[in-house]
Amino acid sequence: MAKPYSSMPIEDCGEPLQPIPPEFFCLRPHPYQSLGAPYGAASPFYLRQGVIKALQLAQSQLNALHPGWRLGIFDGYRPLPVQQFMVDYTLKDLAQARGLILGELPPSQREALEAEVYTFWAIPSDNPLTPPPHSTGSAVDLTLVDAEDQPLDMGSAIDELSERSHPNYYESRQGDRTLSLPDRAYASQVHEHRSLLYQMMQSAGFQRHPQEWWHFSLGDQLWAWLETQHGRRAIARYGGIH
Ligand SMILES: C[C@@H](N)C(=O)N[C@H](C)C(=O)O
Ligand SMILES: [Zn+2]
Repeated sequence: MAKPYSSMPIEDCGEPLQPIPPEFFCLRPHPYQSLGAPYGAASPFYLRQGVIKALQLAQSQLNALHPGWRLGIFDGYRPLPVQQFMVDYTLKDLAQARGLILGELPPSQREALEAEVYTFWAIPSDNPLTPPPHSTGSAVDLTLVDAEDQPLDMGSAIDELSERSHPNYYESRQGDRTLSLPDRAYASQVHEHRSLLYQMMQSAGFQRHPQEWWHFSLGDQLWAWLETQHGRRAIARYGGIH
């Protein structure tokens, strides 16, 4: 179940984690903290220094196009025990939603559910060569908020385990003549919002997770792997932080 990016080399640059400054809109209450995830003294609203700098660039570009709009930060640094907690929680939640009891499933059915969870969540690996992206402090889950601090409609909730979360899900629906006109107009609007977020983040150096419209990273293994997919040489500069 290893991810393709986990073989990328890491040379940690040693940058510290820093609090995300108040110029960004942090979505509170934090959902994983509300579930009782084991943060200890850590905060989900911390990121590596260089990542915060890049977010500042993305937000200033957003502001030039849409005065008052901001990046809405959903999640940043995620300690390894929180990654494990959320994977376990999501697995249980998925089983429950399907009317299944996890402890009573045959191994093959449990493995199929786990595979679904790992499409969206990284493996909570304690191997320093394969840290989960958020445990490096260089991955961020985020959306856009308007001048009234209202999140824009992105067509699926952050962390929704469905095909709607795929970054390009609404792209093909815009021109799908089997859909009603209002459904096509909605698809266009949502795709525009996702594209705007992507453009702002990409121009500041981030890469987006191939399956999730909200997950971006800069300098972790997934980022380095995606850079190489675009023909650029890169090694990860952020490893796991405990
Ligand atoms: C599911 C989402 N919150 C997320 O962060 N997914 C990535 C891949 C992760 O777990 O690192
Ligand atoms: Zn994420």
